[in-house]
Amino acid sequence: MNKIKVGIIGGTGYTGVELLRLLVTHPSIDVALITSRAEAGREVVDLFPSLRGFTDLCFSPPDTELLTACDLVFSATPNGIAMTHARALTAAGTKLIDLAADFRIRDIATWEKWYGMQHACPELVAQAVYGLPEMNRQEITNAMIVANPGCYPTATTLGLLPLVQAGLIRSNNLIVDAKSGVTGAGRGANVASLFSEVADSFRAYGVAGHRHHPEITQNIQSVSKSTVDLTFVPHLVPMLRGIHATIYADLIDLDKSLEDVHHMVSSFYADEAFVDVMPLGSHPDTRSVKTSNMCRIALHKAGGSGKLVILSVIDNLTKGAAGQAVQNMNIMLGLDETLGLMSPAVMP
Ligand SMILES: NC(=O)C1=CN([C@@H]2O[C@H](COP(=O)(O)OP(=O)(O)OC[C@H]3O[C@@H](n4cnc5c(N)ncnc54)[C@H](OP(=O)(O)O)[C@@H]3O)[C@@H](O)[C@H]2O)C=CC1
Ligand SMILES: CC(=O)N[C@@H](CCC(=O)OP(=O)(O)O)C(=O)O
Repeated sequence: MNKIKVGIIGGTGYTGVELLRLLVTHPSIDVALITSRAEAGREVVDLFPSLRGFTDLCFSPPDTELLTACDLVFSATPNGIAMTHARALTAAGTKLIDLAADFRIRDIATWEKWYGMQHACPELVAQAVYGLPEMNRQEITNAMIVANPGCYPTATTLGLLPLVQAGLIRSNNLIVDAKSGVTGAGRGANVASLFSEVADSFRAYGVAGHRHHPEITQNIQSVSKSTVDLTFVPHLVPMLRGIHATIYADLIDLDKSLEDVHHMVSSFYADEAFVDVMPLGSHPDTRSVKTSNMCRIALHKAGGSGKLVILSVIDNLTKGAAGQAVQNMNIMLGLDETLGLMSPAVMP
């Protein structure tokens, strides 16, 4: 069988190497190209010995000619890079999955305000599909450009989606208290990510405004009948991988039992391979999803009140980035959606 040729722009970053880890054992994929400007010419296994025996690729520069020779390209680069390749790729018939945010926000002015730059191809934003399969599976099937969701928006949206869509909770007073491991900040050198800055302590950041706020709001608004008002506070915690979102929401019907809510959410996700609604009383650990593409969700009522508390955990590099990108790739290529993604979390 002819394998599908894929390329990765940004192969030295954490999401780039996570993509490669997942793709080197994927039965239908040949990773034909992996780019780095800083490491061009160097063997991938020289930088990442964990992949010895799985690849003989060297890093290449991100040349348009090399990229357009692929069937599909992942862009695992900082914001503002995928949009500079998008026209050439789509014109050549090459599909694009952007792990950054260039195609996530429908409103160009909102995107430009939060990302602090002018959009290079606003006309392609309208064609791009937001790549949360549990929300947009059908549209992803035919997409040329998929905007892979942010890590916090993935955990939060999966926690809220069935409840908002079914009209069980109020959309105008949602509170998302979320924690991320340090790999969420990328592999680039940065004082705030140093071991001695992060270990044995944790703190909130971006309280006044974080660029994932408009993304989460856009997602929830798309399934809500009323106006969404959401408070989102991210925190950096001293672990490598993982996102834990604790979401507080007001039940519309105060008499609705937790058992009924749990039954509804479990039924909504019953056919989803990568969402696990845990039994009542559960408190999911981030380690229960480490290196896996799973999102684990638990539902609680706080102290018997009308406040529903939703706990949602993912691995930021897998379901929060590279794993979800592979899931989207499988859907776009008409493959089994779970191919290459079915290994369980690493314990401990
Ligand atoms: N880390 C995470 O948990 C998540 C990350 N994301 C998003 O995914 C993207 C990648 O993240 P991450 O892997 O953490 O990032 P890193 O900072 O770890 O890596 C960035 C990669 O992009 C390459 N790169 C940088 N500038 C350019 C450029 N102008 N042209 C081509 N390549 C470039 C770098 O290589 P070189 O400079 O050598 O070319 C490097 O390989 C980001 O947009 C991030 O926001 C999304 C969800 C979760
Ligand atoms: C811990 C940490 O710093 N996390 C990053 C978010 C993760 C990310 O890479 O952002 P995108 O999902 O938008 O691509 C941050 O808060 O900026």
